[in-house]
Amino acid sequence: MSPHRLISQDSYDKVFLVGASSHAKENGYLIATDDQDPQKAFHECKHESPIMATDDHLVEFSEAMRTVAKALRRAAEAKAAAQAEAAEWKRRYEFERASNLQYRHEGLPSDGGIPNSRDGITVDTDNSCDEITVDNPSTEQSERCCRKHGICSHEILQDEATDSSSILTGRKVARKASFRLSWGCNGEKSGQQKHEVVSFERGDITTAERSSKQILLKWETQPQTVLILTKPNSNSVRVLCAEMVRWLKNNKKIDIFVEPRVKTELLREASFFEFVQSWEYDEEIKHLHSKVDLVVTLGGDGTVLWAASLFKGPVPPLVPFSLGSLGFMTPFQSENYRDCLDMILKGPFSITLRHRLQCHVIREAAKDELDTEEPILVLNEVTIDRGISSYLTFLECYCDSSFVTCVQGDGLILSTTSGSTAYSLAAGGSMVHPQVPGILFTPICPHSLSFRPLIFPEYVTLRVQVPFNSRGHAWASFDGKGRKQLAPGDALICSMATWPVPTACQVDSTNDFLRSIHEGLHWNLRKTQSFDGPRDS
Ligand SMILES: NC(=O)c1ccc[n+]([C@@H]2O[C@H](COP(=O)([O-])OP(=O)(O)OC[C@H]3O[C@@H](n4cnc5c(N)ncnc54)[C@H](O)[C@@H]3O)[C@@H](O)[C@H]2O)c1
Ligand SMILES: Nc1ncnc2c1ncn2[C@@H]1O[C@H](COP(=O)(O)OP(=O)(O)OP(=O)(O)O)[C@@H](O)[C@H]1O
Repeated sequence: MSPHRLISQDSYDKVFLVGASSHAKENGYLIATDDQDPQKAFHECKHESPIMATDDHLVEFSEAMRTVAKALRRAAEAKAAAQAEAAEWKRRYEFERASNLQYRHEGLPSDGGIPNSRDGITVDTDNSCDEITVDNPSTEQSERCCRKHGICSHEILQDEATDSSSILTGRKVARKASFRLSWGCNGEKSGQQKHEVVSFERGDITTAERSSKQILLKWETQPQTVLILTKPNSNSVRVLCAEMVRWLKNNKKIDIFVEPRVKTELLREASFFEFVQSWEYDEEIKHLHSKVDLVVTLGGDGTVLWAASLFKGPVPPLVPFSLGSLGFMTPFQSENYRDCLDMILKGPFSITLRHRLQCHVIREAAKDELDTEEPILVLNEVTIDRGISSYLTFLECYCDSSFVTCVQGDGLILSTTSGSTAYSLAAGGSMVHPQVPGILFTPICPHSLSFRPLIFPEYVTLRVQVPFNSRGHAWASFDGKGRKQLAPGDALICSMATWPVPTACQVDSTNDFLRSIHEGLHWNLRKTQSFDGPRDS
């Protein structure tokens, strides 16, 4: 049957639905076939004897429309679920392929997960451990397998038939039922591929390892190349950059990379800077991670975000100097740059592995699974908001295959824990230590009395869909940049990225975080209550 259009029009404040021999009729409604002009068809019909419609027709019509809308929504959901699954499998495949390649070329990194800086730092997004203890004969095999599957195995304690202390004391102890807790590998359903991650002894559950510890970076070979990234249009930054380049070359024999704009600025200043390297085409940025040992940023948090955005894969360790106003992620003071760089170049130093989110926009109009846009990595957050539209955003949200909620308000923020102190904080989200692996789900001005922000574990895939019955379009922006319009039917899929941003700490992850929230945000600042006054006797 050829496609057709429904005709309806208010006439003298009444709706007339016309039965006409020259027009196809379906469910009592007049249908204009595609080869007819609907306007013309309507006028033709108007001149035929009209039959006054009853309210029943309207009810029937709206029910039919509702059924159609429901069916469309179901189809879109099924499609988006399939796309989400495909994206997730693609991500896992790429991760596994990258790790396999790494083993083949270099063997296992000797420091328990931190390969040398030339390859950047990869983190096991499911559960990263910096030490592994496996007391069983297949240690090597198990370790390799765990790394391959992104899950670390832990010491598995034998379930002993008799309690050694009871043998000593001669007491008889009732034997508790034994059990084993395990995590699946890459969604494997069969028990064969499962790894024990929680040890048990006499029925008491204990975790031998927790996912994140303070990580130290220790150079095994001397760093030789530094990339300096600077905030544009700042005189103080320009002056410091020139001074730092000179110092690094003369005192540390370091090779320097800068952005083309900065190279031009340096050359304008003196021909001494001829040795500084840069790039001509954006394509070359893809290979930067394999050329530089360290990235130095001179600016504020925006410059750290900018630096992270240049690396779509592995990121070399980043040393952020503060030349902005807030500097939440920039713990190093520019006045002390010599001492700081001395300390960093010598090592070891603490790093914070700042997790990133990988975002995929999936268009309703995409022809197939492969027809997706390039993924975008964010260090702070991806925001889906109403942009210039004056309507409420209407967003359907799913976590893996479970429905989470519909957001009706100004929008939604999916944030990393590093981003928890940025836009998400302003929208009422909790502040989370950057080393906690999780995804924050924070609504922006929800028009509901009971919408509290959520924090999801790091292994989930979130999907935010603009439903077909949304009144307006939505807009996605990535770390506050690069807006993309999302039409009804489009979806954004978001999961934890494989490549974190390793940032050098002044002291350590926790100390730096607490100092930032105290000094940067004046967290919980209150005058201390005086001692004199009523008190418990
Ligand atoms: N209402 C808001 O608070 C709001 C609105 C839009 C964007 N933002 C944030 O701005 C970020 C982009 O930063 P920009 O510098 O390019 O834009 P910008 O110049 O507009 O600066 C935004 C402010 O956010 C601060 N900031 C950025 N990342 C932070 C973090 N992780 N923790 C604490 N503070 C942080 C910056 O220091 C700066 O003061 C976005 O990722 C978003 O988080 C916040
Ligand atoms: N190398 C760069 N090239 C292009 N844009 C950059 C670069 N570095 C920073 N930016 C952009 O410049 C803007 C301001 O940078 P940044 O936030 O570092 O400085 P600031 O605003 O002075 O600091 P603060 O955010 O602490 O007040 C940001 O939006 C950032 O994305």
